[in-house]
Amino acid sequence: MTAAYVALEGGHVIEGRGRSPGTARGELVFTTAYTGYEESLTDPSYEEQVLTFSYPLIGNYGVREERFEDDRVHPRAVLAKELTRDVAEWLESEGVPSIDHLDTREIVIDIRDGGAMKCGIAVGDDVTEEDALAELDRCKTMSEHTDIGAQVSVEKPTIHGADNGGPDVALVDCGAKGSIVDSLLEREATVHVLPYDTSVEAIDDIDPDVLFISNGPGDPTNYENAISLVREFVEDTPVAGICLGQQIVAEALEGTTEKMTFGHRGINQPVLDLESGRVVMTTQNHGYTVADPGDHLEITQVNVNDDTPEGLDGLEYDVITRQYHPEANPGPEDTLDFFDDVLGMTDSQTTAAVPADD
Ligand SMILES: NC(=O)CC[C@H](N)C(=O)O
Repeated sequence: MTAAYVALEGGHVIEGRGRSPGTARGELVFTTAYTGYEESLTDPSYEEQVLTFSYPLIGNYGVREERFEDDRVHPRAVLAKELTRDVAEWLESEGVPSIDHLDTREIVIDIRDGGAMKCGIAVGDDVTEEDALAELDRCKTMSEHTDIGAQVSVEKPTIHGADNGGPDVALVDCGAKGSIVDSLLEREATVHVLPYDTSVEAIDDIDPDVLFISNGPGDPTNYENAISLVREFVEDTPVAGICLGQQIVAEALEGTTEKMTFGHRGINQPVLDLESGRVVMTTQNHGYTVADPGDHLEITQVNVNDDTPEGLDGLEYDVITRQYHPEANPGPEDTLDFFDDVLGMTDSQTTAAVPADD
């Protein structure tokens, strides 16, 4: 059996069964999602993290490229109770170490008690506990990855749906999930996917109907360029954001963000809409949250479990954001109408809304 070690912050080392070899380090987090492992493993927001699945069997419906959110696996390593051979072989082909036969209940309790923490991973025929501890030693916090956007963003602008004839959306790609682009294209928008460090002039040239800030990994305060783009355009252009995008919008408009203890990662996070009183089930993957929306944004939706802000609206500007993932890949499809609301902010909106249960 291939040796496999997880070294947790503080120095405690856990042993499991190696399923794909390699050494790695990252912030140790867990997701409670019981489906959607293909989408989660290709979600750029997991960059520099080690993902623990709390659901005990991962891989039982195979690995299908059409479910991928990006062209590579983003977590640095994967931990589970049981991984199928399909998933283990996929991770091996991607060079991502994985370990199973772990007591993931114990790992989840450690993370809930201690918070998301650094960890080191070593998997291979000749690895030792010391190799995992050496990785732990070199592990940075998420905030210390100050230019993480460069690891996940497009390098050059790309245009999707140029012939759609609908509104032009400038999507600042801080690690965008593919299904965010798809959700906009389904509504006949033209989507300009732009590098995370794109310039004001490049956006001026597009003259977009909406400026959209994507999801993405790491600490929102490290995305200085995206923060300044929101400040630059918000007076004249509607602004939308998902997850990291909500946090960046808050930072731009005199709000603040903070790190949560262990975050929200799963597909059954209940969210209350304050105006309608309706509760929806949502897909989530975040470790930071808006602490204070400031004086230019109001909280429109909150998490039923802990009251954290899940939706923001601009008070004097056209702004709507969500902390969860309304594109619902994976996940319950209660929230797809967010994209209708985003395109509804544009003057040039010409397309009919797509029903949420399509
Ligand atoms: N999915 C995301 O966009 C994550 C946002 C941010 N990196 C966080 O962890 O809170």
